[in-house]
Amino acid sequence: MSDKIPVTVLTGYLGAGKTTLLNRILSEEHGKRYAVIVNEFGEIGIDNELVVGADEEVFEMNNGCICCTVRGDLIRIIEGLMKRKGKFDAIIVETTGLADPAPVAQTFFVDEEVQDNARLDAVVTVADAKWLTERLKDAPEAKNQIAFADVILLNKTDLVNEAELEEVEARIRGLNPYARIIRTVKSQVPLNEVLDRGAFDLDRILQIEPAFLEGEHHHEHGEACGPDCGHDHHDHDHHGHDHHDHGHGGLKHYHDEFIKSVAFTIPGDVDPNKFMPWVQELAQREGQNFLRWKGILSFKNEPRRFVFQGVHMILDGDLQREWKPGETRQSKLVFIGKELDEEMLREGFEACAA
Ligand SMILES: Nc1nc2c(ncn2[C@@H]2O[C@H](COP(=O)(O)OP(=O)(O)OP(=O)(O)O)[C@@H](O)[C@H]2O)c(=O)[nH]1
Repeated sequence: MSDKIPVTVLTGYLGAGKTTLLNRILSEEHGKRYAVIVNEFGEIGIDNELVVGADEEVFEMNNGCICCTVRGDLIRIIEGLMKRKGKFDAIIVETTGLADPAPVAQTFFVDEEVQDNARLDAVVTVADAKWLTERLKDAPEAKNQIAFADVILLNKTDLVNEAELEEVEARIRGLNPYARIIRTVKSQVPLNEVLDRGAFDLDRILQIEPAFLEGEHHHEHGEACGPDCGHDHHDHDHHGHDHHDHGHGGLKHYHDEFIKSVAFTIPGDVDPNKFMPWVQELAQREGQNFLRWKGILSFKNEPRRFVFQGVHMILDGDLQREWKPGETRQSKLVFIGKELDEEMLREGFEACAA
């Protein structure tokens, strides 16, 4: 057991603060080496570029739905990592905000080679104190992420008052009385609270989901699967999901057919004097529909990359590292949400070109 590599599964709904936590883990002085596996929703990869200082150790699982690629990509990446044993001390898997953590956790119990070499240390869920209550009503993934957690960071406590915090905490407790809840701002937590916990409790999970160890993973949905998943793909331009449940023991796995992602790239610079007013106006007008929007932008005459972040109408952004020599300066923007008007967004973004 002791020489098995601990794996932390980091989950939480779109924009909750997973990458913020991951960056905290990777930048803190702890003398440990982590291998990071990220799973993205959307065709233009941005998430792995937002992870700091971990260039060679970030492995990307593309194409959305982790529950379909779980048998392929995740196992392949972990097996590859096992061949480099000794080079790192632990593995962190950051799932997309729309992933259900069950099949990810399952991988560590049903694949023999993975099971021999790695152990699931804990499922850590980051929850957005401001939006979680809403998402528990309309996003079943959010519910499963809470139900499966061993540790829950109740993040963004700066955006709500004490009464709201108690309300959201009570809702979390209603779904999961066992997890440790830690209130945080900017995912700031002592790392020993989230890493090397030995917290994953198989017995508890078997109570929620009796079929957990059976390895079968039947489900239906229309899109966002890995290349080898064999599902019907009817809408290749977007990553939307059908709203069906996956037969999977006690907990059901849903995907929301209305959520899709669109992404745009401008091959060059953007003018911040056009971009900033545009996103502010867009946030006011359409923010309700944008679960998550983010981008990496090349501003004219600016040597550093501007990283833009949005969760509904809350916007954030800062200049981060410099563009590297030889790196293509371009501007990318991704929207994940409902009722996205792709043409309007494309035209609006393209009008921001410098
Ligand atoms: N006000 C406030 N903002 C926060 C806090 N934590 C994170 N944020 C901001 O919320 C936005 C989303 O944070 P991320 O860490 O990228 O969230 P994520 O869960 O990785 O998002 P996805 O990968 O898109 O699902 C960023 O703009 C963060 O700066 C917090 O405690 N308070």
